[in-house]
Amino acid sequence: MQQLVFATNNRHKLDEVSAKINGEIKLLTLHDIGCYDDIEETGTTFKANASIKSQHVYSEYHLNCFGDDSGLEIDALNGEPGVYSARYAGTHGNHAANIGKVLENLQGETNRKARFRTVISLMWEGDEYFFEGTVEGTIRNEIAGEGGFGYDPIFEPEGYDITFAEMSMTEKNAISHRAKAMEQLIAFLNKAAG
Ligand SMILES: O=P(O)(O)OP(=O)(O)OP(=O)(O)OC[C@H]1O[C@@H](n2cnc3c(O)ncnc32)[C@H](O)[C@@H]1O
Ligand SMILES: [Mg+2]
Repeated sequence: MQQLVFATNNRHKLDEVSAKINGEIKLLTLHDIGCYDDIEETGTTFKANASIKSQHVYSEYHLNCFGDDSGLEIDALNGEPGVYSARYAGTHGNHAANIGKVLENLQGETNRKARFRTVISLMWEGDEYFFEGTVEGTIRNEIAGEGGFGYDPIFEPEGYDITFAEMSMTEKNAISHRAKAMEQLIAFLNKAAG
């Protein structure tokens, strides 16, 4: 079975991706390979930051690996929070504060259009490949739901009347940005591995 490191420190991403991979590939975490580094995301695009994560693991450990950089793009906020999604309100990973800042910035705004975007960088046998996924939706006025992570409680995907946080992981994994990018990665690996 193919082994692949997922260069993330986000437990929720890992759970989503594990469920998606469904035993087809043996997924290793950063901790599995003894990596406790704080990989700094200094890029200004999802692609650059995804690359920083996978390149770090590849250059230090010489293992096949991938990293994902992702975030929420809100049209009325000129694409913010974008690459700064994890630290929009200042502290990295303070999801409640990040949501609070989005709702405040959107107060009175009628254009609620937004999308989640994921870019994956895969380092495979020494070469780099990119995969991308998006999901369109709207930003609610209030939070709803307990599931998921990050901005899920305020994001209602197009064609649904519930938020990502009100969906089961299986439901979110059928339509999400990350799931779409992962489906391409899995198809690539199925071909590459023969
Ligand atoms: O860098 P790693 O270690 O992978 O984990 P992270 O949480 O820092 O992840 P990112 O740098 O890619 O930042 C993405 C942020 O965008 C938001 N985000 C990304 N995907 C999301 C999703 O599926 N649902 C809700 N919010 C999401 C959330 O705030 C994340 O913290
Ligand atoms: Mg990050």
